[in-house]
Amino acid sequence: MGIIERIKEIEAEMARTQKNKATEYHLGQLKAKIAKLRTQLLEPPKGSSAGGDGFEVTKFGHGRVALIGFPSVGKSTLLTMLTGTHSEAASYEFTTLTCIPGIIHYNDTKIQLLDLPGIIEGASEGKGRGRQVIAVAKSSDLVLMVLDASKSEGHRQILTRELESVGLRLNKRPPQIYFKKKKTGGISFNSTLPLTHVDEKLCYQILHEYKIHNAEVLFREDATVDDLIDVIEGNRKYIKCVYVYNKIDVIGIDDVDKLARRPNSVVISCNLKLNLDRLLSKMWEEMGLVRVYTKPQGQQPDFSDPVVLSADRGGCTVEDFCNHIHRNLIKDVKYVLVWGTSARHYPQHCGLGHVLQDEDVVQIVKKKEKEEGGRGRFKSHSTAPARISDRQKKAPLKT
Ligand SMILES: Nc1nc2c(ncn2[C@@H]2O[C@H](COP(=O)(O)OP(=O)(O)OP(=O)(O)O)[C@@H](O)[C@H]2O)c(=O)[nH]1
Ligand SMILES: [K+]
Ligand SMILES: [Mg+2]
Repeated sequence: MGIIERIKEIEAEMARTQKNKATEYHLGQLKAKIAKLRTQLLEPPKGSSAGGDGFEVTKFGHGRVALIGFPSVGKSTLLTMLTGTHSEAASYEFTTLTCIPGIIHYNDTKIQLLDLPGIIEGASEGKGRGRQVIAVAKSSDLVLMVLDASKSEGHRQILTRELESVGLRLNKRPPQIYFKKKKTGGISFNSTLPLTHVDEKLCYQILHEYKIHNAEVLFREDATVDDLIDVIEGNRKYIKCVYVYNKIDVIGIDDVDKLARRPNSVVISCNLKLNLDRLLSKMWEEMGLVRVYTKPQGQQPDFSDPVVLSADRGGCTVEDFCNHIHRNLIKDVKYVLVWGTSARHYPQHCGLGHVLQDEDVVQIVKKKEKEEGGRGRFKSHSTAPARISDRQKKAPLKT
């Protein structure tokens, strides 16, 4: 029997089993069995070279965004509108057969946008090009789930399920469960709060299913069995997702209003060029990019050429900033001067651990160099506005 058939069989057994206290342990075990099989499903078949006929596209720019959706929802039309790169669009399904990259220029940053073939229910099990598409989604920093506003709301759930079954978690943070395998000592199970979904026995059973007999488990939130399995599997990918309802030109205003109020959702029309600005600003917000401008001593910063950092990827500390400029820079840095929202006064003397924020300005003071402006001299500037706005960018910064 193939892996997919075995998953189907266990799913059928779960559907047959009544949910109550007595069956709770058994159901938990079945969930773990399915999770293990799904992980097997993701491993490339023996003998095949990793990747192979995937849609590998070289990463480019400061972040990667993938367009995921059913066929003919308007993904290619959207790519063409936002990036200027032409991607064939047509009224028939599966017009796009591969991965087509474009670049969005926004806020002085470059964001790679990927158009992909449409996926269908069963994609995670290999239907259509689902597996390759999902692999690209996993390599992205943000997923734009493109939906046809005139079609069933069920599409959003089906797609979410497809992505979940291959280990993608949309708009979720990792469960607050500490888990560490040990060599000896048995299983230690603890929690910092009362648990309502998982008890010690259930946890033991799940670990047993994974043949783990020595481990430390600490629940820091009232997590579920699924959360515990995610932590044990350890290969989940937590990605932000914006739901993009396209084609609002063909539905009534009341329906548009309802969709627009859904969480993490943006309504657009490619045909009428409606709300594309809002989509871009939402995308930017969700990516959490942090632009930092370098200010050479005695000169104005170049506001058109930021160093771009990210809290989720690589971090936003002064150290991350320095490493971004040059990997050997860090050993020469004495401290830095910071202007912007992360600074308490202007400029603030900061160490390597200081966390920078979007649009901060940084001047690096090296160990041998002598800075122009001393700490005391700038205390009087503490009333300066908390953000380097466009207006301020035009005004000179001292030091
Ligand atoms: N009414 C309306 N039609 C649109 C809109 N955007 C795209 N379309 C149409 O929807 C159809 C499908 O568009 P595509 O861009 O090819 O869709 P896709 O999601 O890339 O499709 P596949 O590559 O086949 O998965 C085309 O006929 C487009 O003209 C829109 O905002 N409103
Ligand atoms: K199409
Ligand atoms: Mg397309």
